[in-house]
Amino acid sequence: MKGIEVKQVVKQFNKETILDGIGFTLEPNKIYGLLGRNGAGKSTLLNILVDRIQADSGVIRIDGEVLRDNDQVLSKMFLMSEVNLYPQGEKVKQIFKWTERLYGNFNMQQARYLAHQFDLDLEAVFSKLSTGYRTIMKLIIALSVPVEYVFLDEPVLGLDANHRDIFYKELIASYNQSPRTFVISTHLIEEAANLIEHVMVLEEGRLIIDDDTEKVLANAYMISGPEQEVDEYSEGLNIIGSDHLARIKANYVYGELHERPIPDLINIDKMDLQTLFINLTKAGERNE
Ligand SMILES: Nc1ncnc2c1ncn2[C@@H]1O[C@H](COP(=O)(O)OP(=O)(O)OP(=O)(O)O)[C@@H](O)[C@H]1O
Repeated sequence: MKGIEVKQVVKQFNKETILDGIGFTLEPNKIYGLLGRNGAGKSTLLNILVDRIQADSGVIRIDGEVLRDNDQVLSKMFLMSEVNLYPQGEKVKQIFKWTERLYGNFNMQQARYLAHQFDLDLEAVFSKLSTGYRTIMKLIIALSVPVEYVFLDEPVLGLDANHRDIFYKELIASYNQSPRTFVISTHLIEEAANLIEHVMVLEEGRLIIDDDTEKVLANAYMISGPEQEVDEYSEGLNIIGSDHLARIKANYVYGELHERPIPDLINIDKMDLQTLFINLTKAGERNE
């Protein structure tokens, strides 16, 4: 089977359970969004997927083969993350060459093109780059390595709005040119929402959403109007949060609506991914 299969992955740090029996599959050539509050375990999960951190239990298979200590499957994957693995004193162009030697292949033409798009100086020394440009260099490498599975952990960290825009466009262009699987962990949900075909939300050690974005959003509603009418109509629905604005109330609902007609004073709008995420993951805070 092509793709990544994750079964019952458990990870604890200092007796605290970070991943509590996580299971999901990643299909070939799809763009996934991995969402979760700070400390939810996104980086831990991505590091487990590339065997940089070992899970306490569970099984991960890449194209049908077990991941653990398997160099052959590891060469199909790349994790771009915060960690600076690159030789600090080297120039950008030397780091590109170093990556080419490491992977046996590298799309140097693509890397040079992207460096030009982002205005990254190939002669610059890595350690002297600004925070944003360090991220840019790592992104360029992630988009130019010849792998089937690319994991991007907070790929736009430190990037200004223009550079983020370039990144989103170039990611799509690169994906269209050479389809592969991407998993993007990000807090900038609104910006990334259009890229993400499939959304995974990590909360308290579990995946509370793992579905196609379109399907998820098709069930996400904001019901607004006078408080009493809104509450009456919302009864029996899966309310995940609410807001008040003067005498108007909005209930956020994730799930199916009633089949009966919508009362005159009630407005029903679709919720965007960020609003859905905020309301779904606020619940944990209330229970603390
Ligand atoms: N090496 C480690 N030793 C101990 N605890 C760790 C270690 N790595 C991560 N943790 C803890 O595991 C939890 C999850 O961390 P992780 O970095 O995976 O979260 P995240 O979802 O990526 O967060 P953020 O969005 O803030 O980057 C945190 O509570 C963190 O403190």
